[in-house]
Amino acid sequence: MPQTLVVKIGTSSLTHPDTGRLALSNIASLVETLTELREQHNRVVLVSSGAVGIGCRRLNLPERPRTMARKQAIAAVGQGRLMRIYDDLFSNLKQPIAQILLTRRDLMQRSSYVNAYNTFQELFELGVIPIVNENDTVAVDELKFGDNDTLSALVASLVEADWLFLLTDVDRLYSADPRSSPDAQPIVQVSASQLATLQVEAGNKGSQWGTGGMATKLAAARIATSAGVRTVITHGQKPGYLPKVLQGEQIGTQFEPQPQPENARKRWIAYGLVAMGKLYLDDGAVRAICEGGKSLLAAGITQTEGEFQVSDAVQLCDRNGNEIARGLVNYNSSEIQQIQGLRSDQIPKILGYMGTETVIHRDNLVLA
Ligand SMILES: Nc1ncnc2c1ncn2[C@@H]1O[C@H](COP(=O)(O)OP(=O)(O)O)[C@@H](O)[C@H]1O
Ligand SMILES: N[C@@H](CCC(=O)OP(=O)(O)O)C(=O)O
Repeated sequence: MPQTLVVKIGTSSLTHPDTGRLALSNIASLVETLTELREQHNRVVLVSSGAVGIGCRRLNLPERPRTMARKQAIAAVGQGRLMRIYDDLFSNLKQPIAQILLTRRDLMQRSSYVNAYNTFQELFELGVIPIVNENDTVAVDELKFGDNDTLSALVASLVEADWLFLLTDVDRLYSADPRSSPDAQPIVQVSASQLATLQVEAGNKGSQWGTGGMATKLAAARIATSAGVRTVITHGQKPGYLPKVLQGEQIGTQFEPQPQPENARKRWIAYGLVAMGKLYLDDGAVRAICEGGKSLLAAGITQTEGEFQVSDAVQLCDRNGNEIARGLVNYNSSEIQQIQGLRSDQIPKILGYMGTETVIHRDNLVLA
């Protein structure tokens, strides 16, 4: 049966570690595999890093840039070259491709989120393989995905993928970084409940050209599996593993999806949006939301943090500051400061108008 596959390849698999040179045979082999999977009527998305790494190589820079502006400029050099390489290779196999550059802002507005969804669906119908990267040149710090592992998980959630493959320069996840801990134990299978409490030394540094190490891949696995997407970490030098995994072979580290994923709108609230503030809740409100599936009323709010507008996303925290949920607010921050702790029937007197009864309606609330 045709499936929707999102395949993310990191800089560490696209370039040689020592020289930063393109790993051409590796890329060609990935292109062949993805084309075959497409020809078997699967919907295929490639999320490709490499713009910064390839830009560095083009400009003969010995290491990744540190400043934001330099990184953005180098990504602009590298992205064009990256797409040219893909287009040459895919064109040999007569496989059309498309470039999609996203920023977090594009997934924040419901309308652009839905537009992005529609564009992917049209591309699938046209038999195209979309190639996605972060739009590094325009993304500002607070609105960056920051790494393509997170971006690929959000894309997998957006296109309602069946599988997310995170291809990297190790064959799977280990209990610790196998480079520095030779005794690290391989992790083969992770159930949805194990993932919540999984303890590994994941490192956040990455290889010389990559970013994030395993920490961002684990975070991506959490996002994707909670959206119902089966996630696999495996070696980028062996793209031929992909069809084998689809046929049920136990390769890499496989993360089972959550059995009851959130619906598309709730996934957008949970992962598409950037929280603009925090509301601290009393114990009763925490219980009502976590156990009772109730809406948030002003009475349960003890403290408001940040400046935000109506319909912005905020984090809901318990008295210790632990995030318990996220949601879209019906009042702005200064209004909530005035009505927090009050009964809903007191709101009109304080604000001078009759707003909605709930501060966050349960349809706009997602548990953490
Ligand atoms: N627990 C772990 N298991 C496996 N690899 C790990 C772990 N912790 C850190 N790493 C490191 O993460 C690196 C891959 O991350 P990164 O360089 O960001 O890759 P990519 O460019 O593919 O995103 C590996 O080379 C490995 O050394
Ligand atoms: N957008 C950046 C990707 C940065 C990134 O996440 O890199 P990696 O850790 O190699 O997947 C680029 O194209 O270089």
